[in-house]
Amino acid sequence: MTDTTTTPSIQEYLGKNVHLLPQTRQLRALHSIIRDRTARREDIVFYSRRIFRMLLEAGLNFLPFESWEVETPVGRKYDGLRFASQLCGVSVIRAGESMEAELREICRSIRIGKILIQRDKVTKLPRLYYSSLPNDIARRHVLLMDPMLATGGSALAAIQVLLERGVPEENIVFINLLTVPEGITALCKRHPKVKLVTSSIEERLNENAYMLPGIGDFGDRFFGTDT
Ligand SMILES: O=P(O)(O)OC[C@H]1O[C@H](OP(=O)(O)OP(=O)(O)O)[C@H](O)[C@@H]1O
Ligand SMILES: O=c1cc[nH]c(=O)[nH]1
Ligand SMILES: [Mg+2]
Repeated sequence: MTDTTTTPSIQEYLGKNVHLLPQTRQLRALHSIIRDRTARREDIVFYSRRIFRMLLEAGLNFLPFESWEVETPVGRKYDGLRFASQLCGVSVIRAGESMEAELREICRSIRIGKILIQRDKVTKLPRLYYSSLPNDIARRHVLLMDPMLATGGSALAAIQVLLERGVPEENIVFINLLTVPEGITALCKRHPKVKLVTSSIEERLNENAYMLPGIGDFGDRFFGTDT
């Protein structure tokens, strides 16, 4: 977790474009498990999924609500709210798919679109290979899912696909596990109406465009393709 007071460019986005989960001791303990290079894959999966649930619940808070009054069992009115928009999830294949199970746990019968983008291992540039999205996605709010936001290249490419399908920028909530100032700046400068929900802002990228202290290659570690 970077000292955000020393990166003024990030400061301006915090609490507006960027929603950082409360940095609780429990969250730090979960991060300690999944970042540990000796962690077993079953632990990486189990504890990452606990953080995904926290991120998704926080992300739902950025969707529209409308007043909805109900009557309680003791005959009193409760001045409540209910979701006021159609929703879909969109995972950035491969690592984004790691969030789909929790999304289905929280939002029953949700539609999930897919965008396959691969970050070139050498140039680190994103390559768009494929997308499969609900036909009416332009009418939906989108929970875009990718656990890693590093240079921002993949996220910008994925958002471009959504914009070209008519999704308003302000309807996109990006659900993310780990990011860095570089990724936040790239995202928020180009798409200031997109909301980013993340669990940690790392210090910076290394020369190989991996985050520091980071988590390594999340997709490989979560899906077990690192050996
Ligand atoms: O912000 P960026 O610099 O684009 O890096 C972030 C992207 O890099 C990884 O994808 P990658 O294609 O490397 O592998 P994956 O199959 O594990 O998703 C990760 O899953 C993000 O999608
Ligand atoms: O640190 C990083 C950066 C990009 N992708 C990852 O999986 N990890
Ligand atoms: Mg990826």
